Amino acid sequence: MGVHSLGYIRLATSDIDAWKRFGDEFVGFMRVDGADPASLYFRMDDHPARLVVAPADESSCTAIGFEVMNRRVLDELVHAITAEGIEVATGSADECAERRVSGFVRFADPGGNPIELFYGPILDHVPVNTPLVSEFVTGDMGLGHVIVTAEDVEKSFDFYSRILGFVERNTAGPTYFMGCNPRHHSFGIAPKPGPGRTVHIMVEAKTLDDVGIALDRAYAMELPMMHTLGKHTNDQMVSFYVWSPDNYAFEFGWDGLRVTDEVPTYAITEGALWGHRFSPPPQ
Ligand SMILES: Cc1ccc(O)c(O)c1CC[C@@H]1C(=O)CC[C@]2(C)C(=O)CC[C@@H]12
Ligand SMILES: [Fe+2]
Repeated sequence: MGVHSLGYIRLATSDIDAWKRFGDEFVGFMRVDGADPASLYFRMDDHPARLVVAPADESSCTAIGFEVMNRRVLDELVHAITAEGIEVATGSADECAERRVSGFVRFADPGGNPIELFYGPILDHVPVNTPLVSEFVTGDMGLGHVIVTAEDVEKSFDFYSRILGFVERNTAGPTYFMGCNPRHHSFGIAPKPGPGRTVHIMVEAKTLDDVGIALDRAYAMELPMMHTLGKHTNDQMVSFYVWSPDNYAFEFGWDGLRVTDEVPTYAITEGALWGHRFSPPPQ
């Protein structure tokens, strides 16, 4: 048994004020207090903060956290990852407390991306309150999706599919889109030279109006657009992407495909059915 869902993302940033504004006023997360008073903790649902942003000298993604079913599955995966020659470290009690999880481990994937596997999120029963967004679509499908880079995509894909249990949903040239639950893709790997890094993070809202109103907020805040409103060919999601403060793209979408019975993989030759016109990052 493999990964259940994308659980959380942890970022370090040299511009914590910009992330505060981005999370509060654009995305519409619910900001809550956490163990570190200097960090930003953003809730989307009853899980502990699904996005945590910590101040740092240099910006980076410090963890992509995948949830697994329970302690036993975590132990099995640690065994399998270690057998691949990858070093796995166990999170300390303090680190578990800060993440509000029952247990986690960390390692670098074959492309060099920082991955954590956790089980037992400690739920927050204070109802989530996101006045800017009717609801984020999470639950069994996790926080959304994340796309990372790897120098050797085939090697990373082999690791994610054979060891972590991801299912290949489709390819776009050399890029793999993979699922671990009904969400069409929770994870993707694109080839890029250099150490693995995060390319974009996607959150899904419940209604098309949520996307349209978020687009209005992006324009009002003069956020740099990466892809205009469009619809994907693979998961049929209607979305747009803005450049976040640290130039990860942030995709805000609606109505992504659910895969309830596995279907054969396929190759796409365009990313979008319509829209998604690209602009490079500012500077
Ligand atoms: C093509 C596509 C389908 C579904 C998605 O959710 C989705 O984000 C994409 C685009 C993925 C991705 C990107 O945004 C930046 C440029 C990328 C990394 C590529 O070079 C291939 C895939 C592209
Ligand atoms: Fe995406």
